[in-house]
Amino acid sequence: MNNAYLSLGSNIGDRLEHLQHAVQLLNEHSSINVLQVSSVYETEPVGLTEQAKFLNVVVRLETTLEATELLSACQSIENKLGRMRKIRWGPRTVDLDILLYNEEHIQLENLIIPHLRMQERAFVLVPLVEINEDVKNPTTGTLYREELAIKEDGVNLWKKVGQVEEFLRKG
Ligand SMILES: Nc1ncnc2c1ncn2[C@@H]1O[C@H](COP(=O)(O)OP(=O)(O)OP(=O)(O)O)[C@@H](O)[C@H]1O
Ligand SMILES: Nc1nc2c(c(=O)[nH]1)N=C(CO)CN2
Repeated sequence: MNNAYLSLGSNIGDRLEHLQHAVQLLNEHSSINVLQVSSVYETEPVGLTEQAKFLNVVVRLETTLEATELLSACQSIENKLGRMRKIRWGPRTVDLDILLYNEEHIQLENLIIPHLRMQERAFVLVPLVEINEDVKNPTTGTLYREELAIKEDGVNLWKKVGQVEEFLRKG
C-alpha cells in the first residue's frame, strides 16, 4: 500500500462544493482510500495575484495505484469538475497536485515528486502540517513544520474557514 498527500485548491464558483466533490470522487475510486482531510483554508492567490481567493485543503490517502496512475486519477477528477487548462497559475474550478508519494523521488516529464513548489507555499504547508506535524521533506530530511516556521507569508496568508465533512464514507 502506498501513502500519498495531495493538495487541492479552488477559486471559482462554489469553492467548498468543488473541494468536497473532489474529495468524494477520490474516495469513491476503488483503489484509493482517503484517510485524512485538513481544515479548509481561505488563502490569497500566489503567483498570479490578480484573481479570486482560493480555498485549499490537503488530503492524506492510501492507494494501490502507482504514482503515474494516481496522477491520471487526479487529472480525470479535474476534468470531471470542469477545470480549463488555460492560464498558468490562473483561476481553476479545482486543482489536484500530488505533494508526496511514500518517500519517493520521481522525476518524469509529466510528474515530479516531491511537488517542486510545495516548500515555498504556505497554502500547502499549513494544511499539510495540520494533518501530520511529523512529515519530512524526503529530499532534505527537514520537517515541513520547520520549513513553514521560517516562511514570511506563513502567518497572514491563510484563514481557517471550515471542514470538508462526511465525504469519507465508502458507499
Ligand atoms: N506532483 C505533481 N502533481 C500534479 N501534477 C504534476 C506534478 N508534477 C508535475 N505535474 C504536471 O504539471 C502539469 C501542470 O499542472 P497544472 O496545470 O496543475 O499546473 P499549475 O497548477 O498551474 O501550477 P503548479 O504546478 O505550480 O501547481 C500537469 O499536467 C502534470 O503533468
Ligand atoms: N492561494 C493559492 N494560490 C495558488 C494556488 C492555490 O491552490 N492556492 N494554486 C496555484 C497553481 O497551482 C497558484 N496559486
